[in-house]
Parts: sequence; C-alpha cells; structure tokens
Amino acid sequence: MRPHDAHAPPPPSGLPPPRPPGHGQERHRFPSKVRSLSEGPADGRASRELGEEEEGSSSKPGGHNILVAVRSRALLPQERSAGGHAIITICNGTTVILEDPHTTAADDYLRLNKSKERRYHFDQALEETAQNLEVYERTTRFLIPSVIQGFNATVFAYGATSAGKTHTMLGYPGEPGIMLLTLRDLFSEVANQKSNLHFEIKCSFLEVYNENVRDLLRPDSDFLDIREDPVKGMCVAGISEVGGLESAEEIMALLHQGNKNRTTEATGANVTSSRSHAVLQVMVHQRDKTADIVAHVNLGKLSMIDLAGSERASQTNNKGMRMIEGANINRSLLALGNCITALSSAVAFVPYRDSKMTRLLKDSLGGNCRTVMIANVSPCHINYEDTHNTLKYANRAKNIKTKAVRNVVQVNYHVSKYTEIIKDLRSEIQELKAKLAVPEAHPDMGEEELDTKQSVKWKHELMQNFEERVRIKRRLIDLAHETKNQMVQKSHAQVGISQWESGRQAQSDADMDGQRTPPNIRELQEQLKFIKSELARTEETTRVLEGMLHENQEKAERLQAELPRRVKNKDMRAFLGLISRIYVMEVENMDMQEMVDVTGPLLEQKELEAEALRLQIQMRDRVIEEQDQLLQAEGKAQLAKPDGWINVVAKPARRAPSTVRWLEEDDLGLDDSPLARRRHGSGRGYGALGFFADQPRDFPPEPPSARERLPDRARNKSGGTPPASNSFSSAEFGEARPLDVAGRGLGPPRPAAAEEKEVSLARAADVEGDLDPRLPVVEGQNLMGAALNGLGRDVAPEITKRPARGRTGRKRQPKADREVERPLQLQVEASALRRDPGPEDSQGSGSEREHASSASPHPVVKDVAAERRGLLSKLSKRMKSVENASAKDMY
Ligand SMILES: Nc1ncnc2c1ncn2[C@@H]1O[C@H](COP(=O)(O)OP(=O)(O)OP(=O)(O)O)[C@@H](O)[C@H]1O
Repeated sequence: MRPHDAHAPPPPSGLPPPRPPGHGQERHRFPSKVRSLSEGPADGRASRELGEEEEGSSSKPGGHNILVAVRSRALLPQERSAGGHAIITICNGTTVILEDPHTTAADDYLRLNKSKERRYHFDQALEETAQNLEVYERTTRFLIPSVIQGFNATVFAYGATSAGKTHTMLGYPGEPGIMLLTLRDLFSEVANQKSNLHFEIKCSFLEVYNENVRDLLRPDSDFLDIREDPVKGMCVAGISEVGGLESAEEIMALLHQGNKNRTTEATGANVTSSRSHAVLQVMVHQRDKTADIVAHVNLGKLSMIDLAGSERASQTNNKGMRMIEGANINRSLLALGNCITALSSAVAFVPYRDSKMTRLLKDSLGGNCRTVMIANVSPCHINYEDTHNTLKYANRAKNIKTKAVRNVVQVNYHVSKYTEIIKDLRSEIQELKAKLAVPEAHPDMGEEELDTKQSVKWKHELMQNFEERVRIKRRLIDLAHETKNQMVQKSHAQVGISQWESGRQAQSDADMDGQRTPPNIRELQEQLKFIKSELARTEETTRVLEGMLHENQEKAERLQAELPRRVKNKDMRAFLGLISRIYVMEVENMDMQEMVDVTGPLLEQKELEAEALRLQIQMRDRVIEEQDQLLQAEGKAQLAKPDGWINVVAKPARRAPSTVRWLEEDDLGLDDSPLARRRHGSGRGYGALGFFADQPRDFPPEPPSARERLPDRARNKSGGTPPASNSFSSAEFGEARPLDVAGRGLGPPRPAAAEEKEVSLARAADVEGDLDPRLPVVEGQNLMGAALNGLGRDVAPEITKRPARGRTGRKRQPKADREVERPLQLQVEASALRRDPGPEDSQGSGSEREHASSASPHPVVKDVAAERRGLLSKLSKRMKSVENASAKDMY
C-alpha cells in the first residue's frame, strides 16, 4: 500500500456508492467530490439492483449501468526482480490512483514536465490484499437472484496479460475464483426455492481461440458458429449443454476438465498465459412447480468470461504461433474496446461483429443483461501503459448502459404431455405428504437437526403413552380396592341376612307366619342390592379400563417398532431405548409396590390370626393336660379323645418376607410368663412358637412342672382342704373367646370391652359364604370351632350326668363327684362355648359362675388363666395396631 494511503478507511463492504456526476479521469488533484463520496456509509458490496439510474452515467436512457470494478494485484517476484515498483494506489474502495512511473526519457522535452498520474473512480476498487471472496461479494454476488428470476448476467475479467484475470475468475483450490463462488451461491439459492419452483440448470464451456469458437467440453468437435436467437439472444450453435447438474462442484469438475483443453502457453509475461477467451455459461430454467398445460419458463443465463490479456510483442517476446495468438487476442480486445467506446458514447453503431468475442458479448455489453466488468491491473510501473489502457477502457465502460429484461417463455404443452404433468403432480403430492408427516422439518434443515426433532417427538409420544398407562393402572388399583370393599360389605350383609333366615327356619311355621322381616334385615337387603349394582358398575369400568390398557400397550409396542425408522442416529436410538426402559421399569415398580402394599398387611394379619388360634389350641391342650393329670392323681380314668379331635401339625418356624414379621416370644412377653419359665426349665418348647415347633402328636406331652405340682394338689384334696373353684370366670377368659364359623364369639355373654376386642378379630371376616376364611380350616372344618365344640360335646354330658344341688336349691353333688368334677369344671367353658347351650348347661354354668365368685381358683387353673389372659391381651393389642395400619393403607 502506498504511504499516503495509510490513513484511508477500510474498504467498504456494502453497496457501492453512486458515482459522482461527470466522474472520470481526473488529473493532479484529489477532487473534493471524491472525498465526499468516501464519507458515505457504503460497505462495498454490490447488492444493488442495476436498474438504479445513476447521475451522469447514462448513455442509454432507462438502462442499467455496467458495474465496473478494478482489481490490482501485488507485485510479482519477477517484477520486483526486474526493479519494478508499485504505482497503483486504491483509496476508499472506489478510487484508483495511477502514479507517474517517471519513465519519461530525459530528452522527451514535450512530456518531461507533464505528470502521468491518473485518478479514476469506479464502482469498486480492490487493492492487492483483497481476496477472491471479497471481490466476489463486492462485484458479482448481487447477480444471483437476477439469474434465477430469468435475467441474463455477465461477469468478465478484462486486462493486460498477467494482470490477474484467470486468478480472479478461476482461482485455485486454496482460493476459489468468481466462477466457483458464484456457482455455489447459485445452487444454494436454487435449493432454497426448490420447494416451490422447478429448476433446470445447464452449463456450457467454450473458448474463442484465434477467432474460432471451440467447445471445451467436447474438444474434438468442430469450430462452432455464433447465432443470434430472438429469444435467447446471442448463442453458439451446436454447443454442448450439460444438464441435470445438482451442485457447483459438478460444474467445476466440468470446468477443470474443459480448462485442460483450453490453450494456455508460457509467454515472456506469464508462464501460464491464456491464449484464448474462455466463456462459462450457466443456463437456469425456472418454472412454477404446479404443472399445467401452459407453463411460463424463466430463462436466466449467467456468463462468466476469462478474457485473454492484451499483450505487446515487445513485452512477451512472442514469436511464431504465440505472436499470431497475441495478434488475434489484441484484435478481439481492440474490438471490445471499440464497442465499449461506442456504447459509452451512445453512438448508433456498435462494431460487435469485429470479433467473435464482441459478438458473444453483445448482450452483455449493450443488451439484455446485467453486467459486471472486473478490470485487472498490474501495479508495476513497468506495465504503466497497459494499466493505463485498462483503466481507460474500464472508465469508459462505466458509461455503458444495458437494459435487462426478464426472459420468459410461455410453453404450451401438447395434450400428450398430460401424462407427464400428472406424474409431476403426483410426485409433488408425495413430497407434500412426506412434509406433512414431519411438520417441523423444512428444506434447509440438516439431517442431524431432523433427527433431533424426530427423537424429541418420539420421546414425547412415549411419555404420553406411559403417563396414560400410569393413569389407567392407578384407576384400576383404585377400582380393585373399591371392589374389595364392596365384597366385604356384601359379605356382611349376606351373613346378617342368612343368620336371620337360619334363625327363622328353626322356628315353627306358626311363629314364622306371625313374623315380619325386621327393619334392620330389610335395610341389609337394600344394602345388598345396592352393593351388587355397584359391583356390576365397578366390574364394567374395570373391563373398559383393561381394554384401554391393552390399547396403550399396543401403542407402546408400535412406538418401539417405529424407533429405528424414525430416528437414524444410533446413539440417539440407544438413548431413547434407555428412556423407554426406565418408563417400563417405573410402571413395573408401581405394580410391585402395589402388590406389597396390598398383600403385606394382609399377610401379616393372617399370621397374627394364626398365632391367636395356635395360642387358643395351646390353651386347650393345657387344660386337657391338667385335667388328665388330676384324674390320674385321683385314680380316675383319663378322658377319651373326643370325636372330631384334630391333631395340630406344627407349622415349621419361618420368617415371613418383607414387612411381614412373625411374632416372637418377646413380643408376647413369654419369657416372664409361667409357661415360658416352665418351658425354659424343662427345655421343651411350649412357647407360642416353640410349642408348634414340635412334631405332630395327639396330645401335648405333660409339662414336668405340672407333674411336680400334682402331689400337692392331691394332698390338698385329701387333706380336706376344699379345692378352689377351677372354673374360668368370663373376666379372666373372655378376652380371647374362640370364634364361631361366622366370626362370632362363642360362649356365655361377655363384658362390652371383651366384645369390642372380639370385633377386631371378627371385622376382617370376609364371609362370602358361611365360613370365616380367617380361621384355619382342616378338611372343611373350622379347626378351633370343631375342636372346642367336639370337646364340649363329649365332656359336658359326663358332667351333667351327675346333677347336684347346692345352696341355690339345686341338687348338691356327692363329694367324690365333686372331686371328679373339679378338674372337669375346666370344661365348663368348653360346654358353654357350644353354639346352642341347653337349659341345663346354662343353669350349670350359671351356678358355676356363682361358685367361682365365692371360691378361690385352682392354682393350676389360675396360672393358666392368668398366662392366657396376658398373652391374649398383648396379642389383641398387636393385632389391633396391625389392623389399623393395614386399614389405613388399603382404604
Ligand atoms: N490478486 C492476486 N494475488 C496474488 N497473485 C496474483 C493475483 N492476481 C494474479 N496473480 C498472479 O499473477 C500471475 C498472473 O496471473 P494470471 O495468470 O491470472 O493473469 P492473466 O491476466 O490471466 O494472464 P493472461 O492474460 O496471460 O492469461 C499468476 O502467477 C497469478 O498467480
């Protein structure tokens, strides 16, 4: 850069500023108008429409000026070595100052004091540092939309040999030239508009060598003629046009192929001097996509020309063929210069026909075209004359006006074309359908972006699917609870009704006739009816929900199957697969949790009930054992096993899984109980659990402690000490009365507190039928009920065979009988537990209660009763807490 240029502002990159009026060659002084121009906000980019009328540049009213740009290159090494220095200065991106090379001979007195400095203003002036991309953006880029719309456009590089025309137009791989940059943008723009418009792009590449036109894409072909077509304008007859091009790279491949066929030789000025003018033409045919029998086709043509450089024989040292080539080149360039001069001076005649090149450029220079001229100049002072000539012609060319019009051809297709049109329409429908299938996608969306959108969409659908599944499942769970609740209510109602009905059957027909259905039963019947209808409704809803669940699962399977098709990225697919797995596991987890929630408390409750029943059986066995011992001590025969006696098979001690915990002795406080003490002392298992850990047996073995105590009792008895009453009072024994098959307590009336505790056991009785499912059932019988009823049936008759009257007026029993009766009074409870106690039994039991209130209990009985009461109290409390917890969870 020249020293005085150092403070110049950076080259503008926007619109080229309008030319000053009367601009052109200026001498000696930097005009103030030029300065004012530089103050404009221009950024140097040639995005303006050429249609703008420019002051002082109009040679053809209503036309568009050619955009003229000057590009100066750096000094070449050979120029430096030849002592050359730069005489070109670029100011403000528009002004070119050509300095005096000071080469005037000392004896040339006429010119000696005459400065040779020249200053020119152009649309764009590019200094040596400008790269091809900048040149493209500031000169050519604005032509792209015009070509697509059907205008002709031309870009040509003009200048002396080795000025840098080929470098500008073709460039090289590291720095692509105007041709490649233009083509890239053209194809990109076409791709943007492809969704609405149909494009066809063709290309041809030719050279004018020694005034002959050659097809560079078909080098073996003959020379071609130039014709003027009323529609297409100037064209080369028989030139090969390569169609179906999809990218700039395809055209560049053709260009390189053609360039190899282009004539380039080494000259004294340029080692790769172009010996011909090369013309790359790109034809863009564009029409609406909606096919019709009449089509309007826009025909745009973009010509990019790398001219051969003018040369002086003295400079190039050409001889022979090179000299002839040079002469032809100069002739054609001279013709071009003349045309430019004629066009700029608005004369009527323009000598286009003087050369093939000017004929070809006819449209570009003065006709239907938007044109850009890039004048390449060498900065070396040695090339002052060439540079000056170039600048002069470029300066003239600024005045040339072209009048570009859109080339539109109306094509009336023959009816036979209908098939093709219909085919086009069908393919368009398919395209649109594909677009609708992926609404978010748009043409310029990259594959990755598309994949991301698809995966987001898939994930969203999957989420919806699982959310819906969770909702359905929750509803189903609620319904299951509801159904269970209704079943329990139904069972209660049924039990109440059936009890009333069985009671009624026992009565005589006469009594029945006089009886009407009591209100509470009527209420139960109403309730039952309502519950049944509710159950039917719940069942129907469950069925519908199950159908929905099935559909939901099918949809999830469909989504899984669609994943590989919808999402191409492997990693993304794997990621989505994992998300899907997480959802599935969450649903499974929910199912499991529900199972635990429902079954856990139920299981625990069942275990507790089983414990309670085992304790009761244990009590029974203890009582019988004590009786046997007493009978044995008094020399009486042992009681025979009653009918229906059931051996209890010990349940193997085990740990329940999860939340279910087996009762430990500690829970029951058995360590401090007399029973536990005895067990520990003897080493035999008689605890709540240890007892059942023994092997099956008919009767429990005698506890050693009981045997030890027998002689004492016998002594007491023989010593006249009246035996203590051994009957169980209801207060002592009532808390854990055995339940009947319907879950009701058996035996004599009990205090309200005891009844309440019993209800807690009975509440869970799901009595769909007659049996209480909570109670262990062996061969269809209620174990506890059967055992106790059987005991009562077989023992009680023996007791009632010996009626005795006491102070209450009843027959007093003989002493011996009383001795027998004493232990047998343990069975009073059993006989009282019978479902329908006879009047005698009732009386007997009543008298025994009276007796018990006035006498102290038998020590063994007292022990057992106290122990039992303690155990059952704890058990009852524990069951109550578990019941409460489970009721909270379930309802
Ligand atoms: N802007 C530039 N920057 C750097 N080097 C350049 C530039 N322009 C041209 N050159 C170099 O100058 C030399 C001549 O350039 P080029 O062949 O493009 O000239 P030309 O005008 O096409 O010549 P001819 O008319 O003889 O074909 C080449 O070595 C090229 O690399």
